Amino acid sequence: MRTAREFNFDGLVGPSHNYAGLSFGNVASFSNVRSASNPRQAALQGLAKMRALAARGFAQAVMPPQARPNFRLLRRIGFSGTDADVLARAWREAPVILACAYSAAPMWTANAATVSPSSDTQDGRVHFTAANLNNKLHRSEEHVQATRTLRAIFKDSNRFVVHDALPPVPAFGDEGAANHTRLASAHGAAGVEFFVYGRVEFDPSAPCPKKYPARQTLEASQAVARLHGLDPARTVFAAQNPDVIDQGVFHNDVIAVGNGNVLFYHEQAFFDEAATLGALRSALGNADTDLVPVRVDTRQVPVGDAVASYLFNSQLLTKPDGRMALVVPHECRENEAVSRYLAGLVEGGGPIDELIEFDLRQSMRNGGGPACLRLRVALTDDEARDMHQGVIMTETLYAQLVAWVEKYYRDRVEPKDLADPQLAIECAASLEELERILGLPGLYDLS
Ligand SMILES: NCCC[C@H](NC(=O)CCC(=O)O)C(=O)O
Repeated sequence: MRTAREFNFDGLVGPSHNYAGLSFGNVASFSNVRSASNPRQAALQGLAKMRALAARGFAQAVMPPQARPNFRLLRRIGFSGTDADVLARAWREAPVILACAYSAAPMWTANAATVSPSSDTQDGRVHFTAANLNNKLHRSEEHVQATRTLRAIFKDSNRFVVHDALPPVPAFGDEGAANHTRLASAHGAAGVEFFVYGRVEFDPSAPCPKKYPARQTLEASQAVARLHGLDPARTVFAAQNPDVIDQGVFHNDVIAVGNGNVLFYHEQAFFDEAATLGALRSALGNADTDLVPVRVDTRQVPVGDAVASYLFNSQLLTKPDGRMALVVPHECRENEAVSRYLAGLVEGGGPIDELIEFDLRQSMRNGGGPACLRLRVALTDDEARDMHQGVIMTETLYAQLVAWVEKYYRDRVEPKDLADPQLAIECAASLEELERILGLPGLYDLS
């Protein structure tokens, strides 16, 4: 077995972060619609998490934001003239679409792509498939820049391959790593890739939610597994419980998280818990390890509390001593049932013996917790050396990015501010400088 480390690529929150209520099925997004956001604070909260985890010795990198507003989208649907004309008319005639074009949702990099480390793939390269995110207009074009960004960071084609997003149709709804977990004895060992889907396009009898959309299909998960050359003996597909989707669990990472051979999950997470665990156990047998389930039952934490606190949208990180830390948002402490549960968890003698807590309120108010904000990429030392180094979080980069945020970001954005052409100018100027800071000239198509 080769040694590998898990890099967490956190999304740097972009300067247009706002609350537009664009995600039907995501309770937080809907409840905070049209409230004022603070992009500066949002970005600083995310950077503080990256810095703290890097300082603890975890491998940490940053994924740059995307260019906003998305003029390509606005022009394609008939808004024309100068940029200012486009914005003014979109604001008058289609303010919600303007908000889509301004969305800073690429901050949630768990949705940027699905990643398979080289120890799982047939050709021994690290595979990425950008997620098409086609369930929501405001996210449906993220894959264009996500592909470009991943190809800029993971350029060496002997080691890395970045696949284009799947066809952007409902049959292939793909939400990336938010519905994908990898279980293995160690980051560098052959592992089990675990895909959780919300619906099956071509099987009307398969479970599916009634109220809210299921964003991920089985067909999409299978396509990604094929593209990545995964071993079927170490790949598991499981249906999410449609009832929890209807309670606001729009991605599986709102109700389960895995790391190493530990699966931390709510008893209601899966359509068939016993069958899912059975499939994982036998696949893990093919990867020479045992499953360690950490199961939370409804009496301890009702699904509503899990959704409100984002208990499972936590990062589960292996520490140098082999024990695990759970990275949770402040909301977990504020929720009585969850904080009681967590106190027992770390005292309980199980694999998780530490909590690391962050204030991520700006992102949380749009339904994005610690796990949504990061894309996991397990890399061998050679692979880590061959990726672009300018995105690795260091004290120096942290200081540069904080200064950059303070220079360009507003501390308040309300819906009406999206009509201000100056905001678009500020966003573009900030990205020009960011390309220089990260050493990625040409990262954006700013023409
Ligand atoms: N993984 C967390 C994703 C959260 C994201 N929220 C949003 O897009 C809300 C945007 C808004 O409502 O302004 C989503 O639902 O896909």
